[in-house]
Amino acid sequence: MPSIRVAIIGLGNCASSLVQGVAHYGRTGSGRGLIHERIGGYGAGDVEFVLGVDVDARKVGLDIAEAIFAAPNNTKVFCADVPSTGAKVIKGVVLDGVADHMVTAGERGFIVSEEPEATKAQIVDALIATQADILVNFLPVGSQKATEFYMECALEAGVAVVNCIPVFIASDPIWEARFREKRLPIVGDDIKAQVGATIVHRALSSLFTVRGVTTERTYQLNTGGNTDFMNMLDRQRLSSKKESKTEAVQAALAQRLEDENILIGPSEYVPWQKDNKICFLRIEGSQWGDVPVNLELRLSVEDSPNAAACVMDAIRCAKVALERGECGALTAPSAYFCKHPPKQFPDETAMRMLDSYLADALRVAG
Ligand SMILES: O=P(O)(O)OC[C@H]1O[C@@H](O)[C@H](O)[C@@H](O)[C@@H]1O
Repeated sequence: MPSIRVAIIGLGNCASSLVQGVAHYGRTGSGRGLIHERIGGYGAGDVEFVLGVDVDARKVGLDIAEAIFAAPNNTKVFCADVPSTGAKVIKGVVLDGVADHMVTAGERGFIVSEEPEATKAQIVDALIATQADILVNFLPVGSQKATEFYMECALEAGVAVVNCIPVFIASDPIWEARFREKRLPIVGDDIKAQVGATIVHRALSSLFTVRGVTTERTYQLNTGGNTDFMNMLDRQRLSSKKESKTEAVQAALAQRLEDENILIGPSEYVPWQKDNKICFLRIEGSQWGDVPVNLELRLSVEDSPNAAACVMDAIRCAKVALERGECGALTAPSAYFCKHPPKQFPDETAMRMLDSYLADALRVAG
C-alpha cells in the first residue's frame, strides 16, 4: 500500500501531535486512542509528511521531525524520537497568519523568519514536486487571507485539503464549487476534537432534548495556554471561531437559542496551562412542571492530541476520496470530524454515515 503524502501548513502544536502520532502508531501498531484503526486499508503509520510550511525562524529550515518540537510549541511529547522525515520546513507567507501581538510577544509568540516569503508559484511547485496528496491547514484562527492563499495553491497543484481551522472553505459554496470543478475532495471546516468542548456540549444538549428538557440558556468558556489561545487574545480574530463553535451547539438543540442566551468561545489565555485546555460548561433547562435543572461540567484535555486524532482520520478519508474520484466537500467525514461542515447532522447520524462510507471504502480497497 503506498503512503499518504501530506503537506502541513503551520507546524504548531496540532502538527506536533499529528506527526508524533504517525511515528507512535507506526511503531506500536496499537489502536489505543485511534478512532479508526484502518480507513480504506490505511493505518495511521501510512501517513508520510513530505512538506512543511511555516514562517517562524525557529522552524524554517528544519526537518519536520525537529520543527514540531521547536518553541513556542508546548504540547505534551508522547513520542520524543520521531524519525527524520527528510522534508524541510520552507518559509510560507505571513499575510494575516500572524497577529501583531504575537510578534511583539517575542519568544512565546512568533519570531518571523527573515528569509524571503514564498510566492504562490513556489508553493504550488513544492506541492507538485513533493507529490503531496493532501494539504492540512493548521494556520492560527483568524488567518482568512493566508488560508485563501494556500487554498489557491492546493487548487492549482491538484491537492486535496483537510481544513482544520474556522475559516470557511468546505462550508462556503463558492470555494466548495471550486474544489468540485478541480475534482478535488476537501474535509472541513474547523476540527471538532475527539472528546473536546464542542462534542461534549453537543452530546449534553442532545441529552436534554431526548429527555424532554427545554434548554433555556447555556455557556461554554474555555481557557488554555497554547499559541491558539494567545492568538485569540486579539478578539477581532475570533469571529469565525465563535460562529463555528456556536453554530455547532445550536445545531444540536431542539430549538435555537436567542443570541443573549448562548455564549460560546475561547475565554482566557493562561500561559502556565500550556496545551491543557479547560472547558467550563453550563446548561440551564426546564423540566417537568417547568422546574429548573442546571448542569455544570469541567472538562480538562490536552488540546492538540485531541485534534490530531480527528485529523488523522480526516486525512485518510481524503485519500480514499481521491482514489475513488470523489470531489467537493466530503459530507460524512466533514460532519463527523468538523465543527462547521457544509451540512450539520446529529453526531450519531454522522457516525452512521461515516461507518457506511468507510465500509464502502474498505470494500473497494479489497
Ligand atoms: O474542543 P473543541 O471545541 O472540539 O475544539 C477543539 C479544536 O478547535 C480547533 O479550532 C483548534 O484548532 C484545535 O486546536 C482544537 O483542538
